[in-house]
Amino acid sequence: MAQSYFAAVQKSPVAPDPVGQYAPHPLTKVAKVQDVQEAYQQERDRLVHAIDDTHSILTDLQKFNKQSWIIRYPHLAPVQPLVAEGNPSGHLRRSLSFADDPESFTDVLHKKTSMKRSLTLASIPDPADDESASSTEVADSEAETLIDPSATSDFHVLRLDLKLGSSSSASSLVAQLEKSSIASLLDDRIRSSLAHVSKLRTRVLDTSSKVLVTGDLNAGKSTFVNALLHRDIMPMDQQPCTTMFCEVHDKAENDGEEEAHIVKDGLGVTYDRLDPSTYTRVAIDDLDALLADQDPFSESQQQGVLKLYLSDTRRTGESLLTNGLVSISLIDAPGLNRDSFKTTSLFSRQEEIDVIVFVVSAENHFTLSAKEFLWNASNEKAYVFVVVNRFDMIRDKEKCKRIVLEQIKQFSPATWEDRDDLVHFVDSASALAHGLLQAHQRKEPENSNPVLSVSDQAQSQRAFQALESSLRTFVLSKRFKSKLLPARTYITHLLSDIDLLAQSNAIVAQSEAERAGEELEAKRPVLEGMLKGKEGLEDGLEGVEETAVKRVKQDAKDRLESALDRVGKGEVGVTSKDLATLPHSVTITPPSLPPYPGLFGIWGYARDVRRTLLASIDLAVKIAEEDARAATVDGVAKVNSLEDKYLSTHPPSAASGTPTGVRTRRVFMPQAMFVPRLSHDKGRKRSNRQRQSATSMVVAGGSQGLGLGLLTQRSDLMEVTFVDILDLNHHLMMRLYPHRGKKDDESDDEDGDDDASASALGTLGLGLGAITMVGGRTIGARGVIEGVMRASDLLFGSNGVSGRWWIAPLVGAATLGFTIYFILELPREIPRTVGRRIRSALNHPDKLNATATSLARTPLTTASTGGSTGSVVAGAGPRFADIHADRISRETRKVLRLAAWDLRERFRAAMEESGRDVKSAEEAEKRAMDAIRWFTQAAERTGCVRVSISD
Ligand SMILES: Nc1nc2c(ncn2[C@@H]2O[C@H](COP(=O)(O)OP(=O)(O)OP(=O)(O)O)[C@@H](O)[C@H]2O)c(=O)[nH]1
Repeated sequence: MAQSYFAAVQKSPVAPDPVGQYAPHPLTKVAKVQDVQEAYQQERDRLVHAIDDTHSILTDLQKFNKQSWIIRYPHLAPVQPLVAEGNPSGHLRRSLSFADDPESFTDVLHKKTSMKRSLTLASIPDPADDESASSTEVADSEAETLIDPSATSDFHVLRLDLKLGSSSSASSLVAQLEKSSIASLLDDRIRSSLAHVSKLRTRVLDTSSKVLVTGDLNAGKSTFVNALLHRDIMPMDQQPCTTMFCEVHDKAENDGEEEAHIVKDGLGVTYDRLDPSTYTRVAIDDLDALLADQDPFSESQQQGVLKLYLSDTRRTGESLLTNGLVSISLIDAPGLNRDSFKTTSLFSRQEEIDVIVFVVSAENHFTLSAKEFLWNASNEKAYVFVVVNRFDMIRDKEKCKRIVLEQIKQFSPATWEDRDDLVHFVDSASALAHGLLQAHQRKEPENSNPVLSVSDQAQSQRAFQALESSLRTFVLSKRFKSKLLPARTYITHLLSDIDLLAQSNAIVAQSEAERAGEELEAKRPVLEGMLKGKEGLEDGLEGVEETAVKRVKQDAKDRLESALDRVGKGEVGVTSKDLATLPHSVTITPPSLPPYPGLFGIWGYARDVRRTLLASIDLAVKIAEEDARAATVDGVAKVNSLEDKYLSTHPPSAASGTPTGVRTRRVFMPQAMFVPRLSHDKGRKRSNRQRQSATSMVVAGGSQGLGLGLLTQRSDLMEVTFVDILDLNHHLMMRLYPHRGKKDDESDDEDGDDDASASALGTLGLGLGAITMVGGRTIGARGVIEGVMRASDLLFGSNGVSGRWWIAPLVGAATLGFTIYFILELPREIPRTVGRRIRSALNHPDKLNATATSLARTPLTTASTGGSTGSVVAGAGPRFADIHADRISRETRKVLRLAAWDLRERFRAAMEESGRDVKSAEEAEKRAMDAIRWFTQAAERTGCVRVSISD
């Protein structure tokens, strides 16, 4: 609005001048000045608000870029001409890519107006085809031609010189730039832009305006300046007198003091009002004298600049120097003919000069140097304010006016276009005279114009007032053009850039939100499934362990008990059926009892039988271990199947959702089971070798590896005694108490803890005297005799002498009978006896107690050292089968527990990872949603600001 107003101000038709020599009625002009001032003020305030808002949006953008979202730098590829054709809505299909990923393109519809930019994905229906959408766009239908198909970048201010997509080498260079480095480049750009926005604000709010008054020598410049000031301050003379550049400022700029400062310029000193060493201070009253002393033709004095700080006698609203909106500094320059070079250079050097007022004498028109100056000035600044002075001296005013305007038309057409406002025919002397007090007029009566009548004077005054108004308007208009307009253009461009960043990043955020949403859709069920499956997995793992351990324990117990039963009956502990359960890789000959060597080899026979039976038990232990191994393999397979169920393929529909990065499962080596372990530090170093040797032994079927050495290597069990050959106690028991024979199998307590059996042993022991020596070995005859004696005491009492007479024949007969039986039954009886004794030894809780402890600790290695039966610990202990069943099942439990722990750990890690995945996807989604909101708001904010400063 303001801009158009300013344009209107400059172009407005002027009311016809009834006299034909002066500008329109000053009241019209005054009213116009007020309007212009108001409009200027409005425009300035609007712009300041827009600058503040833009600064705030840009600061937010910078913060958002740093803290929340790495802003991507977009590139819109040039429009494809064919697509762009026939698109009345102004939407153009363009290809959007980003600096950090120049190879990926997205088709977007782009529309840009001065107030708004819209960027939508091309996949979204084209607003041009959508009735409602096109109707909402009508407001912005002034589709701007800013979308230049040939433009290489849509950025104006925040442009990064990345040479996007311009050449293959440049794009490959850009491809190496990471998102973050581009964001940091953008951050630098934003920072410098923020600094510039702040500078713009200061510039827009800056009220100072410099008006350079120049013109031909003696044209009346000083008189004109004095007339503007309503003060007789500049020296005026018919001869050239102005030798210095006199800058007139309001005294407010000098702390309210009226003063003159002669600047020591040209000596490498820059004027600083606060530094008195840069100027010479002169009192205003002494100014006349000082200037009078100046030699107008002295070169050195022409170098000077005089700064005048004056008070304007008029009210603030009327003052030219300060009126609240602008504070004007008037610069009275020496005449052109004198120093045209310096004036020109001052004009071109001093950017801060907003307006040039060129004073020309109506009597002389334009001199050559004046034309030259105006030509240059109008080229650079377009408009020059021309004051045709001394108009009162012209008789044929119309003619003069025509000639002057004709000249202006030639060297400054722009000025001629706005001649009503920019070219003024005045009489400065009379204006000054009118402005000065009556006393001043009396003091200098020669300055009053004798030719003018009272009405002429009034007209002259009005013309000068009109000039003043025009000058003020012109100053504002120039300020608008020099300060407000560039600031507005910059802000508009900046907002457009922010808009582009916001809209393109909103598109990125949208696609990231969708991606995060898809990821969540895939990953949430994985996590939920795992959370739900956790208990199932726990139960499953416990079930697998318990079932397997229970089964292994029971199987081992059954197998070993049945082996012991067979051994107890004098048979080998394992059958060929049992051996069939061994893996194919293990080939073992089924053990068989040695052949009977005859009566004289019975001792060796008993030893061989004992070894064979013990070895068969060891083999049974090995088979039990093999069973357990197979059951453990089965258990581990079940654990693995639980993994498949709860971890690897869950949920089946989202196989890709299986968490990655979870460590791989441990490999179970069944052959490592039941291998003796060494102590920790040694074991670690040697475990591989140990395992290998154990494995090779198993494969070779060696007795060591198969565990056959366990019992057979125990010296206590391998020791053959006479009882192995003739177990009198057992036989007597069987005959005296046949019912105990069966019970014996169950209780294994035949070693005589019964009074009756002890008595029988004592009785039968009497016949053993003759066979105390068999195979050259003492078999404890002394112990037997002592037993017999004790037994007889028990049977008959120590005093029962009367009953002893019949003992001798009875014992003789019994001994004979037993001897015959002994010889005939030995081949069958020895295995039974030995087996029975072995079973008894292994199952006797008291005797095995010590062994049990050692077995439990190191099942295979204790064999060589062997627990002595002498170290019997009192109290009941577990049986052989129980000990091994415990040991074997414990090994199974260990393996399964480890496998379960391993699975649990992996499940936990997978769940944690899945949780992390879900969390990060949730965060990504939230971040993207926040970004969408933020960018949408930012685009709305920029839209509002752009509307606020648009025409
Ligand atoms: N009649 C008439 N005389 C004027 C007018 N303006 C200035 N004069 C006289 O013209 C003479 C020169 O005026 P100055 O103001 O000194 O001119 P100048 O352009 O400042 O002179 P230099 O700075 O020396 O170039 C003075 O005697 C003024 O009184 C005017 O409008 N009408």
